[in-house]
Amino acid sequence: MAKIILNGGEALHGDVQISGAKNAVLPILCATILADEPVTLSNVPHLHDVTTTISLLGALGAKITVDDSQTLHIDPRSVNRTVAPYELVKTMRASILVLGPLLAKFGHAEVSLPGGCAIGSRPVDLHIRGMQALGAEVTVENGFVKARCDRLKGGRFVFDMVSVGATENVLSAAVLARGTTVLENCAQEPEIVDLALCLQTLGAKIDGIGTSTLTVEGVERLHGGRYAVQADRIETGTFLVAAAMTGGRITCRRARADTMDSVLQKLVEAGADISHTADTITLDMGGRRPRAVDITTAPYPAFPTDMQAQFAAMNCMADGVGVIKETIFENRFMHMNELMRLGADVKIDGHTAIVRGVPELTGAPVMATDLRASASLVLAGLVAKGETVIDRVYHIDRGYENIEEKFRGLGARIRRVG
Ligand SMILES: CC(=O)N[C@H]1[C@@H](OP(=O)(O)OP(=O)(O)OC[C@H]2O[C@@H](n3ccc(=O)[nH]c3=O)[C@H](O)[C@@H]2O)O[C@H](CO)[C@@H](O)[C@@H]1O
Ligand SMILES: C=C(OP(=O)(O)O)C(=O)O
Repeated sequence: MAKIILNGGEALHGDVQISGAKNAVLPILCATILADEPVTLSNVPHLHDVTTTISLLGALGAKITVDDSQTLHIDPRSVNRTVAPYELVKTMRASILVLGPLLAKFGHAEVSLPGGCAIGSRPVDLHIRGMQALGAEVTVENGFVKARCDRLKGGRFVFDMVSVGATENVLSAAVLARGTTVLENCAQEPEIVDLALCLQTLGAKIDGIGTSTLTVEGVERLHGGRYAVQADRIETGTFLVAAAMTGGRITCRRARADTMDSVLQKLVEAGADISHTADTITLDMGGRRPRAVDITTAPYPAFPTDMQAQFAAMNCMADGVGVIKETIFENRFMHMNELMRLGADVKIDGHTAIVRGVPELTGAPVMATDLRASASLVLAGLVAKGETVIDRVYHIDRGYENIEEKFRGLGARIRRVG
C-alpha cells in the first residue's frame, strides 16, 4: 500500500497552483444530469472522488470525455438508469447528490444510503425531507433511499439544521420543479454558490445565491453550457498553513481570498503577513514560529471543519495553547492521536481539544484515517525532526491533486512509495 514519507525541517518558498474545488465539482457533476444538452466543465481537479463520480454518472448512462486533464464533457442525454449502486456510493458519500437531479429529471431515483464515515454518522434525513417537501414519495428500503414523483412541485422548506449536501440536493431538484420553491436556513458555503452559478449558466432561475434563503423558479428544462469550477479554498488553506508552520513564504495562484476570510484571519492571528490579489494569496511568515490560535468550527462564513485538522497540526508546534472546538462532526479528532505519536501535547474533552504547542515534533510512522486527517499529518511531517511515514494515504488522493509534487515544488522533502 502506498505511503508518503517526509523529512521535515525545510521552510516552504515559492508558488503553488491551486486546483478546482472538490466540494464544488462533485455536486456540479451530479447536477449535469438535469441538463438535456452536453455540459463542459473546466478547472476540474484530478481527484479520486472525481473519478468515482465519473464512474457513477457512467453507470447511470452518461457519456463523459476528457479533452485535457482539467476539462470534462458530460453528455447527460444518454442517462437511462436511475439507480446509484452501493458499490459506488459506499466509496464516496457525495454520491447521494444524484438523488435530487435524478428525481427531478426522471421522476424516480434509488440511491444507496451512504452510511457514516470515520468523522461521524452523517445521516441524510434532511435530503429526504427536502425531497418530500417538493412532493416526492420517499422511502428507505433495503439500504436504499427510494424516491418517486410525477413532477416535483415547488414548495417552502426550512432546513432545521444547516447542511451543505442537503442544500445542494434540494436546490438541484427544485430547478426543474413546477412553480416556486423557497428554501430557508440554507448552507451558504462558496461551493453552493458555485453550484447555483453553474445551474444558472444552464438556464436555472435562482435568487438569493450566497444567502441563507434560496428562491427557485422552476423551469421546464436545463440546456447545455460551459462552466469553470472555482478554486479549492480548503486546498489553499492547507498550503497556507504549511507555509506558516515552516516559517516560509508562498504564493497560492488561482486562489480565491474572498471565499476564505475566517481562515485568513486565523493565520494573521497566528502571526502571518497575508496579501492577496483577485486570484493569488501570499503568506509570509518571515521565519517566525506561529502563535497558537483558538478555533471553533461552524457553517460558512465561520471557520470550516475541513480546516480543523490542519490548524490542529499548526497548534501542535505553535507558541502557546490553542483550544479547538469541533461543532459539525462528532468524531473529527482522529488525527489528534496520530499527531501525539509525533510528540504533540493534546487533551481531548468531548468536542474540545486543548493543544499545547511543543518546541519540536519528531518523525514517526503514523496512519491517515480520513482526508483532512491525512493533510494534518503531512503538515506535521513537514516540520517534524527526522522521518515521518504516513500509511493509508489513499484518503489524501480523494481530495488533494498531486500533493507531493506541489509540496516538492515549494522545497519540501516529501515522496510517495509503493
Ligand atoms: C462533498 C462535500 O461537500 N462535503 C462537505 C460537506 O459534507 P456534507 O454535505 O455531508 O455535510 P453537511 O453540511 O450535510 O453536514 C453538517 C452536519 O449536518 C448533519 N446532517 C446532514 C445532513 C442530514 O440530512 N442530516 C444531518 O443531521 C451532519 O451529520 C453534520 O453533523 O459539508 C461538510 C461541512 O462543511 C464538509 O465537512 C464536507 O467536506
Ligand atoms: C469531509 C470531507 O469530504 P466528504 O464530505 O466528501 O467526506 C472533506 O472534504 O473534508
